[in-house]
Amino acid sequence: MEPILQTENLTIRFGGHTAVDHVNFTLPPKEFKSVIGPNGAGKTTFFNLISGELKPTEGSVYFKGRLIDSLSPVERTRLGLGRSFQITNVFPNLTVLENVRLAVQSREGVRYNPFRHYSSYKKFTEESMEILSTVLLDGKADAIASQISHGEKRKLEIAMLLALDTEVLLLDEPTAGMSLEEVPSILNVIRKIKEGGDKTVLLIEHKMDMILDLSDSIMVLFNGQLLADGTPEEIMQNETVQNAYLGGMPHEQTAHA
Ligand SMILES: Nc1ncnc2c1ncn2[C@@H]1O[C@H](COP(=O)(O)OP(=O)(O)OP(=O)(O)O)[C@@H](O)[C@H]1O
Repeated sequence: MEPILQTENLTIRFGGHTAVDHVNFTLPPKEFKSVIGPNGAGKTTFFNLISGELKPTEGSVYFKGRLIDSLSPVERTRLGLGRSFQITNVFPNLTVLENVRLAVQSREGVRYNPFRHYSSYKKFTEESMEILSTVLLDGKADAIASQISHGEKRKLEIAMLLALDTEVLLLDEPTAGMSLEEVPSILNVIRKIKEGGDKTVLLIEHKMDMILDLSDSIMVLFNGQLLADGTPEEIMQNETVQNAYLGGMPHEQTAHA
């Protein structure tokens, strides 16, 4: 099966420091892959290269076999490769539902027209409510976007990605900054997306229990290099990974070094 996402010798140097170092990776469609590695291993930089926020010093990114190195983050999102925090078009003064509906409409190329009959927007509203239900935010449909909690904002960002029909979701530490009470809910959202079966997900997380619960495969970055890539079982048993990284902290249930 042709990979939906692929990198070839992907490399970036900041001055003398190589943050991502010749990473060759492939992601089959509909796979759920997590990216782990100690602080500073290059995980977020790797995401920035895939999403187009950063340009590689060397190497390339392919989406569905197409070289996308010259595309901007917005162009990549439009193709179906989206990163959650990249969605900056959340209007703080509109409701949660209105935000998602605008994303659905923009995907369909329909601008708001006050003379259009209400019923023509009905299907957009229905689809938006379905998406809000997937991200467990249907109860907040009428809340003003700026007034929802941090955890709910992360869900709204995921909702916007779904509204844009994103095929590959890049989720960079979705639980970061969340209160303990909020974590199970976002975990449920991500699990629902996985169970939906039609999305490909690349997830950076430090919570090892969450990674083991969700992932079809795990890639390990260490000093910018791809140390290992395999099933959760293979990664947990991989001696190089254990020595380099996991070995020191078996009891803390965290992917932090
Ligand atoms: N714009 C930049 N300029 C210079 N150095 C950078 C830049 N961005 C990242 N780095 C460096 O690249 C390395 C990798 O950073 P990165 O944030 O990708 O790691 P990470 O694995 O995501 O870490 P964490 O788990 O702490 O989020 C670090 O040493 C970091 O200081």
